Amino acid sequence: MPVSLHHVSYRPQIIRLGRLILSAILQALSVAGLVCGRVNPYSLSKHSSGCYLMEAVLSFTLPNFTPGRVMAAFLQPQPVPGLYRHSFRQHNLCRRRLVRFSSSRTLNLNVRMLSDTPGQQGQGGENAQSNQPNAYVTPEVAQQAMIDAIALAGDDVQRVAELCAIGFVEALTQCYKVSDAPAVFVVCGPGLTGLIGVYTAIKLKEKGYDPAVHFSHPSKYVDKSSIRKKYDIPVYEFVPTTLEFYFQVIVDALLGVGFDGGDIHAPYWQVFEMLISTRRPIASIDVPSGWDLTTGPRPIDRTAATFIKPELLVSLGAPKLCSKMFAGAFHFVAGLHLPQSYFEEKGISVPVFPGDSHTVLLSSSPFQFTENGEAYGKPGQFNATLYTKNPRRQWVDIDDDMDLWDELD
Ligand SMILES: NC(=O)C1=CN([C@@H]2O[C@H](COP(=O)(O)OP(=O)(O)OC[C@H]3O[C@@H](n4cnc5c(N)ncnc54)[C@H](O)[C@@H]3O)[C@@H](O)[C@H]2O)[C@H](O)CC1
Repeated sequence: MPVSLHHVSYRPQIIRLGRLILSAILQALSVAGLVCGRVNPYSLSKHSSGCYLMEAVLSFTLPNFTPGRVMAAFLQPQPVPGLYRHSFRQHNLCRRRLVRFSSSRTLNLNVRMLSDTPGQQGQGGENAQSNQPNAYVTPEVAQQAMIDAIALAGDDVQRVAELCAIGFVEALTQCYKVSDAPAVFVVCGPGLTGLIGVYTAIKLKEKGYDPAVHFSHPSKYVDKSSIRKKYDIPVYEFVPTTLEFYFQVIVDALLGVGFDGGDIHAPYWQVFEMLISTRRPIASIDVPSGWDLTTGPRPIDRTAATFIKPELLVSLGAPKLCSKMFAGAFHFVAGLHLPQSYFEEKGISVPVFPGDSHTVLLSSSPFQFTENGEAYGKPGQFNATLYTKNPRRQWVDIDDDMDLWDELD
């Protein structure tokens, strides 16, 4: 594609900006005592999306790492071309590993950055980059789609839940590698979403993860003893106080399109409170629990910040209207296993999954460092996601904490 004069005139600015950003990253890492290094020459090319693709090599001398772990950092699959706009994900993955490495070596880190061409919007929230301009569905359409998917599967609710879980797990495993985040706590609700959560745990177990499921209330779909016996997956009926020590990711499979939009009922208070306040990343199935399907977090919850802020959202079939409010890191769509024409006939364009995939990345947001961790989304957005690598640590008086005794038992 020929590069227009208009773009050429901005190249030096982009180069300067890129160098500045890379140097700032390096400086931040050096200050943090993680690395010392330098920015090597880089190349700049025009990407098919119209953005500039900058490639650079950062040479790091790491205080601690093992070559095996560094290799693992580089073996991440590339995100979908053209949607990979936040650019620092690879770097982010590596950065997350740095603290664990344990001997002194040099690491060359390839950083790929897509810089916006002048005048383009950023990402996140309502401005999230999306390859589907007309992809949001109303609650009515979403509920009908679920009914139709179940009918198409011969009224086999279990089969539909399993198929949905396949797509969800495909998305989750792209974002949280088993080497990084093996222990996954799956919070299951009373309905179909909870059942998808159970199949998620089963599929994760098959992939080498170490999942556990939680039920605040019995589910009509699920035989808890078979989850334990057949699949060797622990089932919790309480929220462990030590959750953040033992689990790296939390799956929110509590409420989906069947949520009535009101206050959360009593049996789910404790787990809902945990989902609101946890510093572990949350991956929501279809709809972040407690979000109004159309408007997202209720005004009262926005004011009090009592709403779930997932880092990963996987919409089933098509994104619901409320997902316009999503400002987490990754938004995927996974298959509801309806014919391609299903949504198109309703005037809704849905993505085509590449190859044999059951999911596709719709949008992703840049992250920035904050003193607490990493905030996703644009500054000033009301629901930027917070992800903190280190869980909060607190002393627990075991005499006062019966849950802890339960766990020790
Ligand atoms: N579940 C079925 O047997 C069928 C569902 N069909 C369609 O699928 C959607 C979704 O089903 P549902 O099981 O309702 O989905 P959820 O996972 O979202 O379950 C919600 C679950 O939570 C309860 N609930 C609702 N509001 C609250 C609240 N404020 N606090 C706590 N709990 C809440 C609700 O009672 C559910 O149990 C559904 O819309 C149907 O379109 C098909 O019809 C086939 C059968």
